[in-house]
Amino acid sequence: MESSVEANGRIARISAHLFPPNSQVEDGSALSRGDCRAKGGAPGFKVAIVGAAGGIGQPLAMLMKMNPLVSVLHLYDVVNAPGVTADISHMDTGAVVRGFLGQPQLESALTGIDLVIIPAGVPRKPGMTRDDLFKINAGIVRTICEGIAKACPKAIVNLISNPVNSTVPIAAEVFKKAGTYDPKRLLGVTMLDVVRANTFVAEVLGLDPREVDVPVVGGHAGVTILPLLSQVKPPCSFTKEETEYLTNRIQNGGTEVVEAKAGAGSATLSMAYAAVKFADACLRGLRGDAGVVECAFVASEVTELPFFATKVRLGRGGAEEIYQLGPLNEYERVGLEKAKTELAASIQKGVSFIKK
Ligand SMILES: NC(=O)C1=CN([C@@H]2O[C@H](COP(=O)(O)OP(=O)(O)OC[C@H]3O[C@@H](n4cnc5c(N)ncnc54)[C@H](O)[C@@H]3O)[C@@H](O)[C@H]2O)C=CC1
Ligand SMILES: O=C([O-])CC(=O)C(=O)O
Repeated sequence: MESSVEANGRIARISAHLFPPNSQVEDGSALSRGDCRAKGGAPGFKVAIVGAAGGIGQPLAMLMKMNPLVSVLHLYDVVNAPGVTADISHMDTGAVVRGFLGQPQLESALTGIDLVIIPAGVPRKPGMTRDDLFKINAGIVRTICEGIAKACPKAIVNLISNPVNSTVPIAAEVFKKAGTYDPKRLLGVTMLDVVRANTFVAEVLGLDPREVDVPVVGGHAGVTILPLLSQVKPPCSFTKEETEYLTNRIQNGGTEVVEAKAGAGSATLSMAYAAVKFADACLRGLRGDAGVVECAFVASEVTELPFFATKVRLGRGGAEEIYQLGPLNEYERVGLEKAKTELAASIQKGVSFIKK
């Protein structure tokens, strides 16, 4: 049996981890156990979720706590971070969880982080476009990116906050201003479009969605979401009606959820799933795995626009290779022109928000 001295020593050691400088203390006992165990635990990556107490943030935090590639998980929000942190930290998985609340703790939340996932900001209500969120979310993304530039300028950034077509250019401008911009490390998350496309296409083909791979390019709003149905794997063909049905459903998947939730927000659970799928790919890339390829909205020379979503190869430096669009059919070529017109305006709006 342990002596009380040994037990006290261990408790003292636990307490030292209970109150790390500038971090939340409400979840102390849970933090301490995680820290102790992590000392002998497997190495992994340090991940921060910014907006961790939100509709996406909470299930995303839960799923990242289950990811074996994560050794440390920082949960930051301007509200409710202590509660979410205490809750998540009781999960008996390897990652150590620490919570951070409010602007004064943003830099501590980001220090030493390898991958920052940002689902912070307001979601849509029925009748709104993603662009209607610009007014509030542009400023939120600017503040968070200023924190990243100071505290973890080399981190990979997965930006979820809408409108992604504008928030990614905002982030790029903030990083340029700070002198820390590395285009390969800034990735707008369009994975939910791919997840939806795989699901809806599998339904039409009568396949398991896990067997289906649909590239979705362009951006992340309405007509800028361009599924390349001519490039679906396994190879298949669609009638004109099927192509129109699938393209519309994929482009309006977000609105379908917004309307079904009837004022209670937008996609959160499927988004958390998609975000984790994408973050896991980024972490495998960081680890040096070969052949990690996913779609993302990145700085690009694939079209004349400065940002565009295509398949990218993820590696130690982020999006290390950006793939060309490949052969498009006539329907997709028309869709591409529409997508580019809207995207150009959204990108410009984001750039001017910082450059004004
Ligand atoms: N890229 C994509 O495919 C998708 C993007 N989204 C977007 O993700 C964002 C979040 O959506 P939900 O989680 O449903 O919203 P939510 O309102 O449930 O959660 C947002 C969280 O962000 C926090 N927050 C606000 N200002 C912050 C700041 N300055 N720093 C840190 N945290 C801050 C809030 O306190 C809240 O906890 C929205 O902009 C939404 O449109 C949603 C679904 C898919
Ligand atoms: O539709 C929204 O507002 C949220 C979103 O981006 C999506 O679900 O794709």
